Amino acid sequence: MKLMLHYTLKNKGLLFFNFICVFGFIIIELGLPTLLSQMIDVGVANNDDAYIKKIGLIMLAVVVVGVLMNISLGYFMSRITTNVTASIRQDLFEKIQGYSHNEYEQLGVPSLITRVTNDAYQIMLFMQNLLRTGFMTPMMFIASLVMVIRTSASLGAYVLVALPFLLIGVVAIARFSDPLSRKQQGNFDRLNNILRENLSGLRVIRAFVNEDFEEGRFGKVNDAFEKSSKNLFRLMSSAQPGFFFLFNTVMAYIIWQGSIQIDAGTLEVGNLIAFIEYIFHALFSFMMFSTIFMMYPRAAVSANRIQEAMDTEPIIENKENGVTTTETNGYLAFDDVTFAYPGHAEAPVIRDATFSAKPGETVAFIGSTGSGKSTLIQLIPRLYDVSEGEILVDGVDVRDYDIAALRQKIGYVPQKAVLFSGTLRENLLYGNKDATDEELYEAIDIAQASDFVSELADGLDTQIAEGGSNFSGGQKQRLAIARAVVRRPDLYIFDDSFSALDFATDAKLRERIDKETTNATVLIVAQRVSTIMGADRIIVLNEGNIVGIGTHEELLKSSSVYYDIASSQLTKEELGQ
Ligand SMILES: Nc1ncnc2c1ncn2[C@@H]1O[C@H](COP(=O)(O)OP(=O)(O)OP(=O)(O)O)[C@@H](O)[C@H]1O
Repeated sequence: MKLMLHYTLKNKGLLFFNFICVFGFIIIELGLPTLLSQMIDVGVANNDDAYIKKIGLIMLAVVVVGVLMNISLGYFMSRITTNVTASIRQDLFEKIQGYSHNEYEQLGVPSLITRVTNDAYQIMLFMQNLLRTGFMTPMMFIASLVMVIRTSASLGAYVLVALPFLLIGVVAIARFSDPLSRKQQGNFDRLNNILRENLSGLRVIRAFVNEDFEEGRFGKVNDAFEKSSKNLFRLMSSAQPGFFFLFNTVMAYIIWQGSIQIDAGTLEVGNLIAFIEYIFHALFSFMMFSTIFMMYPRAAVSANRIQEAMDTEPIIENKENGVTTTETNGYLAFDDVTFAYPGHAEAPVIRDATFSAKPGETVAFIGSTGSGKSTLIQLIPRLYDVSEGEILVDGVDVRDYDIAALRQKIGYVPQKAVLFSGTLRENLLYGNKDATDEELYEAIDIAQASDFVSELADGLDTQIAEGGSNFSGGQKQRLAIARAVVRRPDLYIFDDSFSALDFATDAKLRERIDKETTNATVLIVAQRVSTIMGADRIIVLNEGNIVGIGTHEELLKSSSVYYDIASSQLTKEELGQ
């Protein structure tokens, strides 16, 4: 509720007009029966045609104003609800942008998607109901009740008898629907998770003919979602007939009692008609107000989930007034760095890593899978923070930098090349938004991507499909490398970025990068010894420990781990034996 209130109060002007429309609408709705009763008890009873005509015209004007009020109410209400949900979505999106990897893993990507989309939508539905029904019904109820008592206190007493039953029903439904709503949203998250995994892994699923298994997996979660939704809807829909039964019973009883009073001459016909209208408004308002309570638990669950995501603080914090400029560019030093993933403090993935690199140098990392290579280089742009020790970039601890300034120094090409939907130009400009087309083409050339880019009919304006699916794995890798080159960073980080390239392209690419990066530091993670043989320094990792540092030739002699890797990939001549 705090969340909804916070965002709703940002629309104070619209709220005021919303309130005015509600108020006007109530006066009109309750004014009409009063006019009708006047028409019958004065005009019809005295056969006064002129009076009947006059009241009729007034009623017509009141109806027109009522329609206008209703239309305006719809307008203000939808403006507020769309403003509120758009702001929630935008703020949540911005918050998520600031998350470090840890928070994405903690909350889960599918759950975050559901929070930004479906949870925000649930809030919109609730707000629509709240701003119309929630504002209108309490006022309408009280005003109708006053009119009821004023018109006939004895008949009004029957309404008061029915109210506690209605109240008990509303409270019971609110209580039962809360856990059901929670369950439904949780199942919706799981459904999203499976769907996302399935769609992104469609090729693998087909290649392994695993469609049936996937359908079963999806079916199970879908059934659970269906069951929880069914229970919730069943509860909601069973409430309505119950309310209507009570409603109609009270009405029938009042008409019966009213008829007796008319017969006895203690009540006029017009008054009974107006009375029935007031009762209708009072009970109907109460019933409609109960929908707020029914919808609230669902919206509250969604609001809590959004609030939780808003309150989640990234473990990587940007230092206030962090360093933005340095005297040198491209110097890197790891000083006794130990790192364990959050929540796994007992099992460090990197232990006591110490090494350095300077501009003009290429430093490579090799080791078996899972030895910690990707983890180690992710510590440099602060995707994670070290557990112990420090990482210095140009003599400054990475934690003392303004994060944007630190990352601006780095051209990071991740293991899995990521392209975004949009044009090729837009993708490359991620590296440097001010780069000219000439600079983009030069980066493409360095990344050995000219051959296929030159064949694209639309050149830099070529549309890239979602996830870059209209490019091959090797083409995507080269475009991701071109994007890093566009930045002309001080520090290049290639995380196994050449793995999808053939040997010849790999060699040409490294040769060009060597030439173009004489003033920059290049870090290369690779599985292929041939990719890193020429590096100035190779760092060998084994289960998170640095077990060898040296050139290819030195390591062949000094590191058995390196020798084993090299001898499994190179011929005897290449090994110099
Ligand atoms: N987000 C994470 N949370 C917990 N543990 C992780 C996480 N990411 C990686 N690990 C663990 O850290 C260790 C090192 O993984 P890392 O990806 O750094 O290895 P790598 O040497 O780059 O492997 P590869 O060559 O296969 O890419 C592995 O044991 C892995 O299971």
